[in-house]
Amino acid sequence: MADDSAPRCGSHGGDPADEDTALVERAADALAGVSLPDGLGDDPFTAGVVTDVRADTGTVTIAVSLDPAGTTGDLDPETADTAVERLRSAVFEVPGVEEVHVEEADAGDDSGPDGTAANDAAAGGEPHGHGEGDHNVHEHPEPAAERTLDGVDHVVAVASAKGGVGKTTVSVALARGLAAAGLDVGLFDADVYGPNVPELLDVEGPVRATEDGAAAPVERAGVETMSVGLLSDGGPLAWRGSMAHEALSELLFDTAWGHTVEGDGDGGERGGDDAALDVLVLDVPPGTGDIPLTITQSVPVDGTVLVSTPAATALSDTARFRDLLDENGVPALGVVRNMDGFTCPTCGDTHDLFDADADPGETLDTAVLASLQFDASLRERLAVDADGDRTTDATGEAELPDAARELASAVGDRLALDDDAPVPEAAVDVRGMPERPRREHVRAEAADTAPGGTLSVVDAAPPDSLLSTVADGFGCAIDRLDPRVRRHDDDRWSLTVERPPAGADPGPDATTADRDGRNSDGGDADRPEVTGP
Ligand SMILES: Nc1ncnc2c1ncn2[C@@H]1O[C@H](COP(=O)(O)OP(=O)(O)OP(=O)(O)O)[C@@H](O)[C@H]1O
Repeated sequence: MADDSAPRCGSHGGDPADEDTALVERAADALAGVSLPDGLGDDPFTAGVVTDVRADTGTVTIAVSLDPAGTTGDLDPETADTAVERLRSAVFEVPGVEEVHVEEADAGDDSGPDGTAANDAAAGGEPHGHGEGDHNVHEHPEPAAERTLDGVDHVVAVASAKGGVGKTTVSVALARGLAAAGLDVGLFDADVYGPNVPELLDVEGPVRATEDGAAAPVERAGVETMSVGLLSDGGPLAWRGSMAHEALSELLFDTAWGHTVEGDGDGGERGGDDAALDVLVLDVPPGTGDIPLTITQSVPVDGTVLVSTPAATALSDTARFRDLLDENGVPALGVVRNMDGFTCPTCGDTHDLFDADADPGETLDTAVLASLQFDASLRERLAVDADGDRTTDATGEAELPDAARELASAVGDRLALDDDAPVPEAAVDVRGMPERPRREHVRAEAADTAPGGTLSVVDAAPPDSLLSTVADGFGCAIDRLDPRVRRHDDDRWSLTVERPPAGADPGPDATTADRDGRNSDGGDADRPEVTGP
């Protein structure tokens, strides 16, 4: 527990209401129990990491100093993010807390109970609101939410709550899969902690300039690439907070997408299309901290592809991250299940590497876009070798893993890249219907669909959760279905499913779909079909 003499709780802006005071006390108790990463001390209060806690009608603000001993320069950014995330998560768990803000303790503020932190929303009586870049505020400027990326049609962020789960692998797989489908694709490696894209795509610094002085991306395997790794000259990157954000923004917005410079300095320019890129994939730094959130907010992101292993802890972290993105107006397109089993080359059996019962789609309440097994050759198959583009030439095309194409297809469908795709004929339109009648209608339509026939449903939002209702109406297990989800425009999404033929095995637990649209068999619920965009 915290030392009672420590500067643990402060009120701000006059006498707080009784419930605010009680909330501050509960939040402080939760914070006192947080175990900080090594090097930051044992107790957040006695270590001086938490300098102030305030509450305002359900919103708790924590003032944090990651330089309590004047040694921040030595603190690596991932540790800083981990510390902030632990503090924030602890407060989130406190009953009555609806929102948590983390702000940097003012350097000049030694923060006693009366400490006043910079950036204090309450000072103006104007608490930070959702979607304004405030959720995890520590040391970064206001996100430039209105900036657009010239010549870029769609932006997809690939993000993960934890490092090392395969985010870069998935970013490259997605970019390459989209390029293989004939789209103009860019890949921006914003992973300040581990910018590995250059290595995978055989891109080297320094960043070259176009005639206009903008940063020129390098094209590899049909993917235009730019990476913070190209700025580091091979040295470690230790950016954090505003420095990282500003440098990343500058590089991202100053990149001349569509104007590539080859390795030998010759320039090239994509012609023809109005837009230089159909899709820009952003490889976002891992974690739920400041940098990932700021990036996804300051760029007009169409949606996020979350990457998670099927481990239960990774899933719960990812679910929290998903909620955070949601609260900040960044929609999740779905999740990629990485390291999802391992097929033994000797016996041919597939083994689970993590808890067998955990299902990312179900835990995260979002669609599973693709699954990648653990495959030691995956990196090599996604990589581009020094001689150029070995996987898109005539013989190498097949080397690109199917999962890369599948992922690209699922993402393409959800971005409505094929804007000519018609809404399926005779689709059941459930837009605007209340939840219960909507499900009952879909269940009845499914029950009326002849075996071997096709049911299509149109909804105003991603209709993944209706799949269990369809399965219920068909009288089969979800994993017997091969659905396709497609976005047609902002408020029209379709779900198309074929009813298994008569006599087909209905599958295990065919009747376990519940009324919330989840199935309880732990199988491939809500998993969309993955075909070419
Ligand atoms: N499905 C897979 N099968 C085998 N190895 C994989 C798979 N996915 C990722 N890896 C390997 O795991 C390591 C980490 O992957 P990757 O760099 O993509 O993760 P990351 O989440 O981007 O990591 P970081 O947090 O460092 O940015 C790499 O060596 C990669 O080749």
